[in-house]
Amino acid sequence: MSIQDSQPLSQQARVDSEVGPLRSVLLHRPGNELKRLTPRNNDQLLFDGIPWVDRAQAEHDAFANLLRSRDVEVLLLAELLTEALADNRARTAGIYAAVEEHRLGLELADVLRSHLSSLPPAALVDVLMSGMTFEELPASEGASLVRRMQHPHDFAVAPLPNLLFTRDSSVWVGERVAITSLTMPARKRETSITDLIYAYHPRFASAGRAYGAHSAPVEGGDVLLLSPGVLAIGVGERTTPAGAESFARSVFADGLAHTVLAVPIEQQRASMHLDTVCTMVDVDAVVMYPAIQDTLAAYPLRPTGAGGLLVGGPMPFLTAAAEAMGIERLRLIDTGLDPVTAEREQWDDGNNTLAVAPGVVVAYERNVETNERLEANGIEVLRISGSELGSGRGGPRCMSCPLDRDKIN
Ligand SMILES: NC(=[NH2+])NCCC[C@H](N)C(=O)O
Repeated sequence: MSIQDSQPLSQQARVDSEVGPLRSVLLHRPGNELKRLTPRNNDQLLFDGIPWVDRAQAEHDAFANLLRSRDVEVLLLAELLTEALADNRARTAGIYAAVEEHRLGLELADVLRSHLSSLPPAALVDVLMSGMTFEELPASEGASLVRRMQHPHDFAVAPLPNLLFTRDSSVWVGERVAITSLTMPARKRETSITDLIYAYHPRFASAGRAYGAHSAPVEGGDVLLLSPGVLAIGVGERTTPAGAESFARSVFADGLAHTVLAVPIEQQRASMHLDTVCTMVDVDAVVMYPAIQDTLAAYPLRPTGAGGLLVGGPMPFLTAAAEAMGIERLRLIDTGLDPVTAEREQWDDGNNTLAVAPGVVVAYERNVETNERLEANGIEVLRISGSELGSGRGGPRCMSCPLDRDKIN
């Protein structure tokens, strides 16, 4: 898709629920950045295995095509980034974020900056996403101890394999987009990319910002738009209490929400984000990891009107959510799985579904039992394969950032 074809989205972009019919979504087709993963760096780069890249791309293409077949417009991160880099200010910002002087030393930082400045947009995009090793750096005359001593295969610019999980680095609330603040060192630079897309791609020229320049950690996988005006924010390994609080203050100040539920989740990899244990599958229904059903709690936050914050709870999550949403009950689709199957399917993102409409969700096919229980409860499940995609520990919800959803009645 070219810039000319694209509609000025920001006029109608709006995401105020998890389940309203999905109209437009941001995905990232995994590329060369996955080829950087080795058994020595995969832990640090937050992958649990070494994906077979061609197969991961095929799986991702099938995911994107499934969404297109449901009338969802799919925008791809690399294409948006390439187009955004037509603006020189975007190039400067992207290069500035990628070249870390403390990693490279003065001489190499200078060499790399001028090399990157000379690249055409597509080549620059490749470096920004898949990084560069010391041996790939351009030759130079100047003296550099770093070049002499650093291992040639070390990264001069670190790759960003987790760009695949577009959910985490930005999130739309109503008509505004929030650039999040990522916790893990391996992911921090991702937001420099989403930031420059939303700042410089013509499509988003008039998109308003939420969360501004706050830096307390908040990741999109923790943010659930339960219904218009009601957000749940997981607080655990990624989003901190301070992050949830400042996000809440920001959406209250902008009039984007009246209640934010801060939801404690265990600080461990298996439940790194709220969306790894709970996602919405219908306007009034969630699927949830059985092991936490009885204990998931919430601290309801509300604005005082005078710019202050009221902190309530803790109380049971389902009760707090129903109350804030103004419904009698938030249905929990009980997958009723035995603890071992439940744990296996949770690990494989069985609870990480992406709703394309109320009661219609995309899910990994491998989570056979969770999917069957969803169907038994009247949810339509659109299955995708994710044997390779899943090695990064993320499912359909993590791999998608909705840009536009229809309102729900
Ligand atoms: N919203 C999500 N659950 N995202 C999953 C992100 C997975 C990624 N490998 C990470 O560890 O950060």
